[in-house]
Amino acid sequence: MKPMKIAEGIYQLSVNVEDILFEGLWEIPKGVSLNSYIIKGEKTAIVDGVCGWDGVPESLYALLEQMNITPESIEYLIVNHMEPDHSGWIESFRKINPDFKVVGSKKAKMLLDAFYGKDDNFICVGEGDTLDLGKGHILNFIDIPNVHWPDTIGTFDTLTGTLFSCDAFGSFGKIIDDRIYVDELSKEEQITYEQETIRYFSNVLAAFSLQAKKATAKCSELPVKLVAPGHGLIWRNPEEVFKAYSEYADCSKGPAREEITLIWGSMYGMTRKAVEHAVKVLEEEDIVVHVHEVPKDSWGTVLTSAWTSTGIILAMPTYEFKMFPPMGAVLEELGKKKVYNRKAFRFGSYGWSGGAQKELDEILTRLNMNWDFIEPVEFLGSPLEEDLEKIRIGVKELVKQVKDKILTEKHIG
Ligand SMILES: Cc1cc2nc3c(=O)[nH]c(=O)nc-3n(C[C@H](O)[C@H](O)[C@H](O)COP(=O)(O)O)c2cc1C
Repeated sequence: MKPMKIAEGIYQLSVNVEDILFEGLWEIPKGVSLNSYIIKGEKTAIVDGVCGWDGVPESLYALLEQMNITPESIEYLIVNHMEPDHSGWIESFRKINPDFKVVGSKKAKMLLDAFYGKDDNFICVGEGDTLDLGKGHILNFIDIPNVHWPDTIGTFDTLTGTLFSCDAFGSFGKIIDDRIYVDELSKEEQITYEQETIRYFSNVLAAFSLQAKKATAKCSELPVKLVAPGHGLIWRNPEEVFKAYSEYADCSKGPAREEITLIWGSMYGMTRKAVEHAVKVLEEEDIVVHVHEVPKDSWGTVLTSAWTSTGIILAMPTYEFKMFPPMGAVLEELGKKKVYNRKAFRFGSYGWSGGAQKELDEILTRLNMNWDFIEPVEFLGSPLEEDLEKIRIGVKELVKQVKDKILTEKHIG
């Protein structure tokens, strides 16, 4: 990547990261970009730094060099939040330039001291505060807490209408061929990119949907021309990303889209037979379907599909009086990420006593998931014709319920 001018006096410096688990947890098959931004007034500021590992700070210094900016000449580092994927390079940067001032929220100061040692070169900002860099670049700060850390602020350059939004309005997916704007992607690429944005939202921000919704409403009221997030591409049509983020936030409480996610696991193929049957029934229906096998498909991938699905099918056998363990693990994660109010259907095989239902009920209740289930279908060993027929009826009923829910709650409600 090379430095890219995005507005008068504003440059994006991006470093792609691949082959890591984001937050040490989420797979990112299409990588992720860590975006920093330089604002050049009479004084120079850098917004949203980078992580401290894998040579990433060095890549950032190389980009600065290409711009003929020495790290020593940077006066302010604006940390919209202190998560180490943006702040990890502070230690390295301090060694080169001991004098720069960190600009962030009160909570960011606490985290700065805790992560990298006590640092008094700090300017505390919050809602309504401004920082004048000269040449017209007056920065306004807005509080958007918990999108996604509690210390999060947004930085708005009043001269150019650029909103530096940090994790808000971000996405997974690395930057390819220096194309840094969403509208530079082909239609097909935009569809793939939206999936990456949903993956990012559901994996990283889902638990903070309420706060993301509030932040989106707040940012929509600013005269924003460019949305420049800490990850992913820049939006030259801010209303598009505001609309998208508002929809993703709403998916938490449902209804989401006219989609069904079928999550299944099977040890010896008995439940698998019923799954294959259910998939055939779904294929006859006019509805988008995502099918994921656990534990082969990661939590993050399942969550991405479940996030936008109004209907969920769970298919798994009983294992030691409980659910097949990877199903239990995935469900816990869906609950913690607040995948609420879904229409659902479950079926699966057992050998002697069953028991999957008990654990399923316990998880749903404990995590307040409020999923509305059709009568489950459990079968001893291999599914019989009559079991398959019950599954066919259950799947069709779920499709109907999903469509009805969207019609009544989304379009009319
Ligand atoms: C390790 C293990 C534990 C099991 N525990 C139970 C159990 O507690 N209750 C039960 O009814 N069946 C139990 N079973 C039997 C399975 O549920 C049964 O074989 C089922 O048909 C497996 O379906 P699958 O081929 O889709 O994995 C267990 C099987 C295994 C391998």
